[in-house]
Amino acid sequence: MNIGFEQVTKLFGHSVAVNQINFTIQDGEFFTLLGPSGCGKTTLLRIIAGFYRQDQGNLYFGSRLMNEVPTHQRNIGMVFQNYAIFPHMSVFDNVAYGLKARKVSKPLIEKKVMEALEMVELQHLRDRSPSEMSGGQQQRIALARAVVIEPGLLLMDEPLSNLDAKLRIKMRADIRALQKKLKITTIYVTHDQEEALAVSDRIAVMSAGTVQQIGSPQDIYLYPENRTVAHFIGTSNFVEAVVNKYDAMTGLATILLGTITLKLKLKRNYVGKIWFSIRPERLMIVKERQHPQQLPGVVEQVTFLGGKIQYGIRSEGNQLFEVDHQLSEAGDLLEQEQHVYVDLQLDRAIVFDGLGQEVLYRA
Ligand SMILES: Nc1ncnc2c1ncn2[C@@H]1O[C@H](COP(=O)(O)OP(=O)(O)OP(=O)(O)O)[C@@H](O)[C@H]1O
Repeated sequence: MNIGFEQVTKLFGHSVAVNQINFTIQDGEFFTLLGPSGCGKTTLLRIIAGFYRQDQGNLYFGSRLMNEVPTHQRNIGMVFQNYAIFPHMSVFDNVAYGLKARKVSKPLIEKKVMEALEMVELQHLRDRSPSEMSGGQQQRIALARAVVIEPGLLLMDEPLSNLDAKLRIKMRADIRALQKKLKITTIYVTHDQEEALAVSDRIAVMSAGTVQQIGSPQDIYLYPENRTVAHFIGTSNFVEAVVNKYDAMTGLATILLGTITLKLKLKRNYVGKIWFSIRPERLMIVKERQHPQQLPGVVEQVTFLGGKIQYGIRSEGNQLFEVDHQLSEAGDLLEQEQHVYVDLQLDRAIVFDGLGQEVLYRA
């Protein structure tokens, strides 16, 4: 079932929580709303669930207009951050709850609940009390309870945020596998970009109540459409520079970056401030200067992160560059205070306009 938003706006008093949202989630898709705290993710999810009514615009499930349809008629399974399972009921009864409410026959309840518990690998704990179980297990109960009613849509709001890091990674893989198996349209809310990249078919990156970009994880990571997205997804170094001349014949811009001058072909005629966005794994550090476009700097931070080493390099122009080296390519470890050169590899960067709203160059 497709889920469609048409100019959806929700206000709380005078503040706009979500602003003129327009997009469609495809049938069977794992779709994630990603963005910083307060950007409107939960508000959008609550509008889909029917907990909030939007002030303007329309919500569709398939071709059906849902604006006036109450929550209990929307056929939605939900999993939230705080489990929301009933501590006084057994695991089985927790999962059976929605089926009992729908007056499903006893033998069918037994069959469906056991199938759902098998999916989350809890069948052997059916008679346990959830209060004796771990956070991960409790979240599995919540998941089984959400899917057992065979909902047309599954909504999840930060379902893993109460779990420890290792369990989060395992659970997110399990959730993804279950969703693929059931082919159920799923809308997932998180502020954790790595989690979003790992589980989603598509991601909507939100900021201040608006959708900044919608795309596959690869699209969002490799081709951010504006500075806000580039800033929020992964880590990027943003380096300020100025285009002081644009040659309309060749499309080549003359760019001043600190003490460096370089030429790049921009997408359009542009003069003024720009931003280079460069991923830490794209930067190189060299000990000897090989060409004039390598910025002198000093190693300010060295952080060992297992598979990679993260360096903070303070450049001559007093900018801090984050540079990642995989351990295999690291060669000699650099030391704090060491003098080095940062090779900006600018031809592999993205250039945004001064407002960060338009891509002027992309390799
Ligand atoms: N019930 C409410 N009353 C008033 N303002 C609200 C209410 N719920 C949300 N807001 C405001 O609307 C905006 C969007 O909030 P929302 O909870 O949707 O954001 P979010 O992206 O889900 O954030 P978080 O990750 O912190 O939950 C915020 O500015 C928030 O303060």
